Amino acid sequence: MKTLLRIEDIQKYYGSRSFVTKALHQVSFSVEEGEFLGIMGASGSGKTTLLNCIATIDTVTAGHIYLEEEDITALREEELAKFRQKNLGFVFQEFNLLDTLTIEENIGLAPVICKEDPKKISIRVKEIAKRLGIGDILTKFPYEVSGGQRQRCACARAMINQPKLILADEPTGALDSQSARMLLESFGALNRELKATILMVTHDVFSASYCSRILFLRDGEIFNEIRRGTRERKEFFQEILDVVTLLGGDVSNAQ
Ligand SMILES: Nc1ncnc2c1ncn2[C@@H]1O[C@H](COP(=O)(O)OP(=O)(O)OP(=O)(O)O)[C@@H](O)[C@H]1O
Repeated sequence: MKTLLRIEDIQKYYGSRSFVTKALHQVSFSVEEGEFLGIMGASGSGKTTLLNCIATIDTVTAGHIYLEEEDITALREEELAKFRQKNLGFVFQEFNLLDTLTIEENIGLAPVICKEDPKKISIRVKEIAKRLGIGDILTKFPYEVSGGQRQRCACARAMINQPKLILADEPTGALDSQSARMLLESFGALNRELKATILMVTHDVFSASYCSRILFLRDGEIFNEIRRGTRERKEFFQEILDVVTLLGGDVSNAQ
């Protein structure tokens, strides 16, 4: 397997000399192409900071982050938007859909902005929407569909340009358990069938049990790492729950 993302000894400090918060301290790991990696840890352990540094939304204090061979910590301000557009897809807890556009227009927004062929965009939108089970709501507006459908729309929008890496921050946080399950199954399918590489931050043991590997952060450092391997999801769930309990809880854990 090919390494897609390499995090080398990154540190992230906030504040000034008199009051410094060490949000990340000497964090190193790699993500292989096609992996579905979960990041877990208690509140304040550095999960969002880590995701934001990979997303180039925030900058590291020291260390390097490589996507393939490109050092993204060395990108200049004016190169960042293009880099994100070409390489990354985002799914956040809030769906961030535009209410004045239909579901179809929301999913196809990025390629439309890039002036790609509308016919090709339409085919791609329909294909990805069908895969995510939202093919029949494309003409509706975000306020006319459920939270789960909105989140799958956000997921389709993140996938439309076939990004190298999908970054998801608590994507199931605002969903009921049935919608969360459907979203996670969609993520799993995108991961298996389209070989999408996904990095997901979550508090939720159930969500994490869909991942192929979990990294646990504690006080800005990697504390543990576990892999699902060939095990059933429920068995993996139990192991994640054990580590989370060791870390001191702070999770929801419906099975
Ligand atoms: N902009 C900022 N300025 C100062 N400190 C910050 C800032 N952002 C985060 N921190 C601090 O960095 C540490 C890590 O925060 P981070 O948001 O990454 O944690 P988290 O694991 O994502 O937490 P949660 O699960 O509650 O979202 C915390 O101590 C937090 O208070």
